[in-house]
Amino acid sequence: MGDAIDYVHGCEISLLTEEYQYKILLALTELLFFKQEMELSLIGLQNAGKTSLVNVVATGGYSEDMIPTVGFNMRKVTKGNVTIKLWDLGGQPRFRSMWERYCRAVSAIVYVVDAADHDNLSISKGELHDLLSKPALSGIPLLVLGNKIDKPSALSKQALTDQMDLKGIGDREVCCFMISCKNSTNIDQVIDWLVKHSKSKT
Ligand SMILES: Nc1nc2c(ncn2[C@@H]2O[C@H](COP(=O)(O)OP(=O)(O)OP(=O)(O)O)[C@@H](O)[C@H]2O)c(=O)[nH]1
Ligand SMILES: [Mg+2]
Repeated sequence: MGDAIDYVHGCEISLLTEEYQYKILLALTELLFFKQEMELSLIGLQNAGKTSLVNVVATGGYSEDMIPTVGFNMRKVTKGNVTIKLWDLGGQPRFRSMWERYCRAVSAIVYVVDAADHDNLSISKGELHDLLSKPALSGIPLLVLGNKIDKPSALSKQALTDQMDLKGIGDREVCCFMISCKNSTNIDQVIDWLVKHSKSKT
């Protein structure tokens, strides 16, 4: 009787051990080689193209017919081994006070500018520098995207860098790309940059 119980227990233990061994191996492999996670916030004035960028990165889809974001949207996108949690924030004045809160825990801040909207560039610059002055956000890498370069009136990268005073930002890594969500121009560069910065802040 005693032998039979030992046998059953022995059998259970060895089965569990194998299952756990497999699970532990899988978890370690994922930890070492796969499944990095990052969280980032998309900021910028209304109509800059933040939600369009999320759509292009997530599905490749683009539409002229966009509804302004009310508050924020959260989307998860997987690129290779990296899962990106995107906070897509509303850019209208009434939503700007919540930008800081959604930037605190992120690996990177992505600031989208309509490079063809000359009238609003100084407001965009003011909002960017105001956001970056918050002590809680110091050191978080910044990616500035000049969007809508399919429009003939879009600024060059140099002009955008100057007008947004990007050289004046000294307390963090700053990168700038010129993109078009409409034509999917330079979207691969954006994804590469994001994946390279996917190490969690915490
Ligand atoms: N020509 C052109 N239009 C674009 C491009 N990207 C976005 N748009 C248009 O710009 C408008 C606003 O795009 P959204 O993505 O809704 O802008 P948003 O920054 O999310 O705006 P809010 O949610 O109000 O903050 C839409 O009509 C888009 O079709 C682009 O690369 N080129
Ligand atoms: Mg939006």
